[in-house]
Amino acid sequence: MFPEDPSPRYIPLKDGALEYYPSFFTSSEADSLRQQLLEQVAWKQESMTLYGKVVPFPRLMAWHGDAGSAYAFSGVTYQPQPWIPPLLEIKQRIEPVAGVTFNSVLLNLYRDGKDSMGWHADDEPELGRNPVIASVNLGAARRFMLRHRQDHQLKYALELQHGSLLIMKDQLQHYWQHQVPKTTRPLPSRINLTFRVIKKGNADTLQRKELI
Ligand SMILES: O=C(O)CCC(=O)C(=O)O
Ligand SMILES: [Fe+2]
Repeated sequence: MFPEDPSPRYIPLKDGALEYYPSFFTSSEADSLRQQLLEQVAWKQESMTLYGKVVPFPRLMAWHGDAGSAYAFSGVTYQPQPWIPPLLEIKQRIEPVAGVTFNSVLLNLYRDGKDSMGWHADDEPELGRNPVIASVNLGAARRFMLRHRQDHQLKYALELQHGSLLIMKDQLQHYWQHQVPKTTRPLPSRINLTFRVIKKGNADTLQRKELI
């Protein structure tokens, strides 16, 4: 638990680093951004085919970004939705801290504690080597867990709270995986935004791995 401590926490890990800003947005800013995103984003439940069965993802999703940063997902190419004011507001606030200009954002809405995301790394080639990914959290605090790919005993977990910013960088995506596990605690919804830079060039699409 991180009570009202707005100061950033630099978390060095073996082969990677995290930077955590527990109260990057004030709680009233975070409340307002959360409400605007709940209302203005066209949240969708996508599905994937797993062993011949259509399995819905246990969360709702959306993709916004610069025109041209399309991404392919479960065999379908999605054009990003255009930027909307609450996303631009967040993007402008986080870019000076992240030190990069993002061209897209993946949005996930965890409706309650049963919604989740399984172990994965954001290591698609279109994100380039050692990508900087900025993760903004609005709503229920959820446990974000990391494990080293070569040694699953090497773990780290933190509770991402309302209004927080987590920056993942250096070699983190190469050496570590992360997940948001289900919880039986009755929780309100949570929005997570991961701002990314999709490299243009050979491929204009982000091939997002199918992950439950
Ligand atoms: O919801 C989170 O905190 C993580 C989301 C995530 O890992 C992703 O979108 O790749
Ligand atoms: Fe991720």
